[in-house]
Amino acid sequence: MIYTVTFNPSLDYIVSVENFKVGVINRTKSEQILAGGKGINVSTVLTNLGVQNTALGFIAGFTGAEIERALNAHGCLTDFIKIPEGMSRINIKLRSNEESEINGQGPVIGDSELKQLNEKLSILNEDDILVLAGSIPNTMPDSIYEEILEKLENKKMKVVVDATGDLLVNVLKYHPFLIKPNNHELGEIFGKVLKSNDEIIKYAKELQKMGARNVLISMAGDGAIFVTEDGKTFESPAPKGKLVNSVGAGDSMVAGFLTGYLKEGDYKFAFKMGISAGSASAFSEELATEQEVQNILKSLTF
Ligand SMILES: Nc1ncnc2c1ncn2[C@@H]1O[C@H](COP(=O)(O)OP(=O)(O)O)[C@@H](O)[C@H]1O
Ligand SMILES: O=P(O)(O)OC[C@H]1O[C@](O)(COP(=O)(O)O)[C@@H](O)[C@@H]1O
Repeated sequence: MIYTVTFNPSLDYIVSVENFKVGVINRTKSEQILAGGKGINVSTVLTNLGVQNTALGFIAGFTGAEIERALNAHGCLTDFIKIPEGMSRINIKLRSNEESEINGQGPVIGDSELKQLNEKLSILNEDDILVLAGSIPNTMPDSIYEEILEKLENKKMKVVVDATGDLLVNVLKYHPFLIKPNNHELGEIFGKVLKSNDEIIKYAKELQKMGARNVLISMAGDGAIFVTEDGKTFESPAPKGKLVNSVGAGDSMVAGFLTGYLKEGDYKFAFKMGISAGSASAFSEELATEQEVQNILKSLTF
């Protein structure tokens, strides 16, 4: 079973505004409210691709209740821990001439709620895959993913981490099966702006030296690079298509990769599925469906 953990789920309020202007009243052209947060998006796309999984994490208030309801209505299995105070965040995704985002902080997660998560995770074993994805509320230390993995160290399950900065760097010593920073996040870790594929590959390999097994670097409209644990490197431009909504493209890529890996046990196929799912989500209003992913997969020429 795949378990995703989202410390900070969200309702994503995705609004399109023509020629958005600061300091005046703008009116929306279209608007949507979708359950989001990185692990939750991974769960949604895994479900779309027919891969059974359970979404874990913390929810609070009426926004949290709506996140759970929407996921269950979509057919996702959930086992959230309810925080008695505060509310899950609403993240604003503004689509105009440029895409802008405002991501909230999220409710305070207490020690007893964290203990409940650790109890749920203690039943996982080597046949399971654990996906830790997204930011943590700013009331928590950057060592939290590391502390979770320390407790699970002897379980030998595959771990996927999609996080930024120290939250990611701190877990590398536990040898995550897959990490998926984007090119900007990779550069930020090393205090550099990475300008070429060669530079990106060089620093992806640095993360492997620090402990990561497989490193998938997403580059939005520029495609992706994948450096495998067995020393291979795959590079792919992004499939051609019209960008509709890139929210969740990175999470879709993780879900596509895992689906491909579970299906064929082959890294190249997993990479192709990752690219296809990422772009399928970028080319549609909501997250990728199986048919959309298959259509792009068929068009890939490598
Ligand atoms: N504009 C786009 N055109 C085509 N594919 C895209 C586009 N944006 C994202 N994708 C696909 O989704 C993947 C993940 O997107 P990216 O924006 O890099 O992730 P993140 O949201 O984690 O930063 C990319 O590697 C690519 O395959
Ligand atoms: O936890 P973070 O880093 O604040 O990100 C949360 C946001 O990221 C998303 O999961 C989308 O992520 P990606 O576009 O990187 O795939 C949104 O659904 C959510 O609002």
